[in-house]
Amino acid sequence: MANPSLLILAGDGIGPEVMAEVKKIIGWMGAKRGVSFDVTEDLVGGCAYDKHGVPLHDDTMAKAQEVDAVLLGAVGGPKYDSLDFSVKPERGLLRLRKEMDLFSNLRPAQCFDALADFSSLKKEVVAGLDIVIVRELTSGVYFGEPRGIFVEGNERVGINTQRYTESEIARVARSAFELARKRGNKVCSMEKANVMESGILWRDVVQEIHDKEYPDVQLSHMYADAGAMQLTRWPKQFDVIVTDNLFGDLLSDLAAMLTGSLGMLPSASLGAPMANGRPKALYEPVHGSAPDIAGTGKANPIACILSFAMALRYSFDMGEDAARVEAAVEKVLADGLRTADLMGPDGGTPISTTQMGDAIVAALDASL
Ligand SMILES: NC(=O)c1ccc[n+]([C@@H]2O[C@H](COP(=O)([O-])OP(=O)(O)OC[C@H]3O[C@@H](n4cnc5c(N)ncnc54)[C@H](O)[C@@H]3O)[C@@H](O)[C@H]2O)c1
Ligand SMILES: CC(C)[C@H](C(=O)O)[C@@H](O)C(=O)O
Ligand SMILES: [Mg+2]
Repeated sequence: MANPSLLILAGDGIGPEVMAEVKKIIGWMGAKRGVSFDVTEDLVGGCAYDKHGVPLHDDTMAKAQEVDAVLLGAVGGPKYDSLDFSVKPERGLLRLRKEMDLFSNLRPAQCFDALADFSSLKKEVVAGLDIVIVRELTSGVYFGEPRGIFVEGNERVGINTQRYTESEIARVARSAFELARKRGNKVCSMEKANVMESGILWRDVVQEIHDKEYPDVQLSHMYADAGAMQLTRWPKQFDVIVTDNLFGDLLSDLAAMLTGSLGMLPSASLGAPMANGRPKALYEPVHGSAPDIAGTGKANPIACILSFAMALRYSFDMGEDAARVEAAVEKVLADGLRTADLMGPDGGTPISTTQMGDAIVAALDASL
């Protein structure tokens, strides 16, 4: 049988730095677990713009459609701030999500014991936290029409449209219910049904799918602003949160800070099954290109490494190896190894991106 295939799009800023550490784990899988991946690399974001004048070349898009899974680092940076909106680095990522139809974005927020003291919230609030935000990723205000900046009378008006069809809501709701059945069997759906028609429809459809297909799962509804408050007040009340594209973007950054750092949060963006039964899939850390620390060796590679662990679990059915990678991360943190983003105010000596990757590989070796 052919090796599983991966397209690596490391992107900009710290993207290539954290992805270099993932490549070590991919190498380790081949050398020590006998699982070799066929890896292709290409450009996305600002680096693709520099070479091709677009943030995602059509050939790269075609490759992404063919492989078993895409691994992405991060895109963007101040160098590209003044570019026309249509060719900004972020458009490359949005095109991948849209054209691969990756409607279900799983963003787990898990607090590792060793980091419970480090969160900006009290230890008892975050210790043992294990929740997943399921963010709708291909629709809503990110893609709705009409959109643009128009002139009305003597002033400009900026327009974006929040738009959801029933089927778009239904499919992401199903993915949240399916996930909940494998976990704590609880889903909380978040919208703003008090002010938005799209929120009313969202609530209705989630409830209908629940009643018809998943009555065994416990379902609750919350306004997204109250949800943000509850996430900081008592996040352990949640198991799976399902929400739209924009609220999911905001709530997942918030959830990241419960775990200690944006540098810890992985994600999986999943679509419909392909002919080989694997879902269309892209895996990326939740964080961005972190221009403030790019090139300094300070980036935490754990979010990107845990995203690869998600690829092992969701694309390749290698749950045991995924758990092995997660355990290796837990081990290095328990040993007190920290990148700069995980240092408390009382200091200590941080290790570099490369040292963190090497330590995780050493922990993987020790696990054999
Ligand atoms: N998926 C993506 O590619 C993605 C996601 C978010 C933002 N962005 C882009 O990244 C650029 C910068 O955006 P931003 O500054 O708002 O968000 P960011 O996530 O890049 O950085 C926010 C803060 O978190 C820190 N941080 C992020 N990841 C880290 C890591 N792995 N290790 C240590 N510290 C880390 C950064 O140093 C910064 O202080 C923008 O162009 C934005 O559009 C891209
Ligand atoms: C870079 C940007 C397009 C992206 C988003 O808004 O979805 C990012 O913030 C994310 O969370 O993945
Ligand atoms: Mg975001």
